[in-house]
Amino acid sequence: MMKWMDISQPLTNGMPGWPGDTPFTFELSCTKEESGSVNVGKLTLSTHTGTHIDAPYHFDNKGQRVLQLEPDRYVGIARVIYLPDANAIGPDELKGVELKGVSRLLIRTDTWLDRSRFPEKIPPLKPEVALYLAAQGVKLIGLDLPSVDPLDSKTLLTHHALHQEDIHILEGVVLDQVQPGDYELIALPLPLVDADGSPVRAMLRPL
Ligand SMILES: Nc1ccccc1C(=O)C[C@H](N)C(=O)O
Ligand SMILES: [Zn+2]
Ligand SMILES: [Zn+2]
Repeated sequence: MMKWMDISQPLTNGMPGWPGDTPFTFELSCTKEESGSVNVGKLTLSTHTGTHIDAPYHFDNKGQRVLQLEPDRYVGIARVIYLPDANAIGPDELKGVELKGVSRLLIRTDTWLDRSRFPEKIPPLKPEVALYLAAQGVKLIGLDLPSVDPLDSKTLLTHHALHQEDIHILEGVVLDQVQPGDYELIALPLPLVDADGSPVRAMLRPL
């Protein structure tokens, strides 16, 4: 049996987050010495910390919240493809890639390799890619980047275009060690009732 590979960013104090958003912290609110029995941790974090999914509510007030998302979308067969040289990823950049029947697609760009810092520039997905991916049957798109849109985007055109085509978003996966190919994916959100996004533990196992 092949081993599961962790493609999640480790969650640790000082890790980079979206500029201006709540930084990740873990500390003990109560130590074993204080309680006489146990250490108890306390987390502060943004819903977009590290490897995470966006619920449609993130960019659409009428959109689904995290607990309303179907778990099946985040578990199952996924294809990893490698696109290292694109300035932006659209249908043209995907022309040479076989995507027929792919419902979960992970794109390794290798453009965010120093994960101790938030990137200054990323290759965004072009909004036109949404229709193209939907035509191939894609239901989940994942990237090794903190956003599918340009980092300074206010309109989030690609987030909206993907939502329009019923394609959900997984951001910040770590694919540097992952060869292109087909895998089993697990990237389940936490059961957050009202949230707009959730960190996930994303894992891949070669088929
Ligand atoms: N955390 C934020 C705080 C403020 C403004 C944007 C973000 C984002 O996370 C946007 C990004 N496009 C995202 O979907 O993850
Ligand atoms: Zn996000
Ligand atoms: Zn996003």
